[in-house]
Amino acid sequence: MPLEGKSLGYWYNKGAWVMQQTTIRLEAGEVVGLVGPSGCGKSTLGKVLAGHLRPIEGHVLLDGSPIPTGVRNPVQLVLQHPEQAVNPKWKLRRTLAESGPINNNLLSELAIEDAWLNRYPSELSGGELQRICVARALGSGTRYLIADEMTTMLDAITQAQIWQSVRNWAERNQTSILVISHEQHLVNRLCSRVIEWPCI
Ligand SMILES: Nc1ncnc2c1ncn2[C@@H]1O[C@H](COP(=O)(O)OP(=O)(O)OP(=O)(O)O)[C@@H](O)[C@H]1O
Repeated sequence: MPLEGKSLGYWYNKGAWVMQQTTIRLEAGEVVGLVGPSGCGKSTLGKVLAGHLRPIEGHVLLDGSPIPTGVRNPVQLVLQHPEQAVNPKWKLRRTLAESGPINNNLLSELAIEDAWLNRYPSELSGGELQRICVARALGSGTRYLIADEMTTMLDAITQAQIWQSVRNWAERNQTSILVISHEQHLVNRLCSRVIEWPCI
């Protein structure tokens, strides 16, 4: 079930093209790195692939077909700042339930404590909150995880723990990962293939 971006083009507010004629293909189960200079469109590509932005040109295809709408997107995006990705007024059980029934195996893999789910986002640490966001992204039906600087704001130990859990889960569930990161050593360690993103 490959994920393909075909001849993608995107600009913001009818400004200069951030990307044009961009093609990318990720295979099922692959862990691929995406590295390149700052401000050149890596996050934009991640958002287009995950359906957060609609491409101005081109298509995103999953297994040769447009990404299904009206159901949970099999392509999920996790960004750098978890506090911006959750509703501050919801307890985390509700946030997690956005991706379907709570999967205790997944919570256990990510070392998420049940008590955290009864708290509000402001009552967790950044690392704890990011684990919740990762668990939500890896919920039922996810085939591709776009991890955009997903652990950049965390200390090295937490970063390593989260990536170990995510790799384990992804391997067991045939989930592919696109790792967007400035941290070359992280990308080299995690990924079987690395795409060098050019500036246009
Ligand atoms: N919401 C937005 N509105 C207008 N321009 C934007 C918006 N988001 C990003 N841009 C611009 O699009 C270009 C690409 O940004 P993007 O965040 O995709 O790059 P990036 O390669 O991920 O950068 P970094 O490595 O610094 O995170 C930049 O010039 C940025 O200023």
